[in-house]
Amino acid sequence: MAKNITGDLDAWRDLPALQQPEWDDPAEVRAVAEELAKQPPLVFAGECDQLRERLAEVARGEAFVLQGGDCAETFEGSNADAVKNKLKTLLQMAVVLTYAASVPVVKIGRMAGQFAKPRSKPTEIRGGLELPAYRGDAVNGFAFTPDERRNDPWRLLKAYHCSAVTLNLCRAFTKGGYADLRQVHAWNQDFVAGSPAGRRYERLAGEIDRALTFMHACGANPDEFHSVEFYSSHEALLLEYERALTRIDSLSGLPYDVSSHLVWIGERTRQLDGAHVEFLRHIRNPIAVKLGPTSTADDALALIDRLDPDREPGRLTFITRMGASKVRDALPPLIEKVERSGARVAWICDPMHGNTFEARGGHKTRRFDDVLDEVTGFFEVHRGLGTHPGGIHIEFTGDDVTECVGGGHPIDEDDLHQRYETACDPRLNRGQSLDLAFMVAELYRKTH
Ligand SMILES: O=C[C@H](O)[C@H](O)COP(=O)(O)O
Ligand SMILES: C=C(OP(=O)(O)O)C(=O)O
Repeated sequence: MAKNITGDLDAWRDLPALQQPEWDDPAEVRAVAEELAKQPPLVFAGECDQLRERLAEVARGEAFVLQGGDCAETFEGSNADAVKNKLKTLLQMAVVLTYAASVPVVKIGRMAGQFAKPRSKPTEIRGGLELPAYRGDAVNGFAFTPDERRNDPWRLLKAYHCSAVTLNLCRAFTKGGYADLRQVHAWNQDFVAGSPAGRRYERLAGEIDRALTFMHACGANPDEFHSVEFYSSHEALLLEYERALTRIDSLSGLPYDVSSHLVWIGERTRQLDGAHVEFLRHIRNPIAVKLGPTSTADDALALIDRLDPDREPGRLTFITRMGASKVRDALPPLIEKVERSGARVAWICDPMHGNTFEARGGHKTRRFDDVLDEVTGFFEVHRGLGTHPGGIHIEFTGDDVTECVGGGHPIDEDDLHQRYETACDPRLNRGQSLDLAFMVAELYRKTH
């Protein structure tokens, strides 16, 4: 096993690396990397191995992934309330999926490391002033001033510390009793009255309560519901950062990127001969690659050869983001050819990134109906081919923002300005996320 994990962890340095920030002073970047290399790991090899096993269950059709969080985490957002709200929403969605679809759910936050963004354009122009694009808090600031938009490598260190804070909160919430299944009502308390999704959730929570009481009466140990497994993930975009946080595990002697349990390669950086694929092929973490509508089946097969030469279930996940109008045509040839090759990847649907458009008022947004349509198409394609729809990857927040239009408590294009708080792409708010979870659970039930 793991014959891919050999070779030079620095070979990527000789290859084209897209979407890397231009830093003013290479010596300063080296100093930051040295500092990062001295920091303790954020995650442990054994945890990454455990996630790989869970993803192998997904690849075998035995479990479902729920992966989500902010488009771009911010340093300011690394606080207890914001993290708790996100986690609470993720837990509620997971409960809906587990109970209503009767499937084990692998919970992966797009959290504790998602501080860097690839951008379509290197600069942004406002009122005649041109400044570097915002590339995530790990690189520069969001405010549109020359000072804030300057790329500052010391932000990488701050990204590490904010990841540590966030992950610490996630570990405390998921292991310390807050995620106890007997708290299903408590997660919903501030939400139940004002929202249709909250009321629907409350009914389901009542059923879970009765089921738990029944199981308790039958002699089941209630402590089994005390904590949940939670994993972190982010796009491995900034290679200096990921390299500095890659360590050799003392037990296996293999390199693990200890910045997150799972890291993924984005749609813009998945070139076969590029630096990102080269770097990630040498780490032992479970990894994922985003595949957009221009991906061919041969691209997918070549990525499998490069990143998962052992064909090890759980090693490689494809996150497809085709767009609602394309998914039904673009996805089948990929899945067919990959399945025919004998590879066992997990397939996850990202219904966000192929469905972005600019609203009347200039806000970047997504329609809830398009998001749902892409997920529906993803399930239809898998049902048609007899393969497993392995999960969803979404951008959401636990707050009641107005960034995506539609949903059960509808938001109109003219409402977007009310609470448009994202640092990059529009996220589903809490009600829209729960609505989606109920609908995905229904789709799952129909497929199985
Ligand atoms: O997820 C993020 C965005 O899709 C990506 O960063 C590109 O955004 P942009 O087109 O606004 O640059
Ligand atoms: C940029 C992203 O997506 P993609 O690589 O699919 O465009 C993202 O998930 O943040």
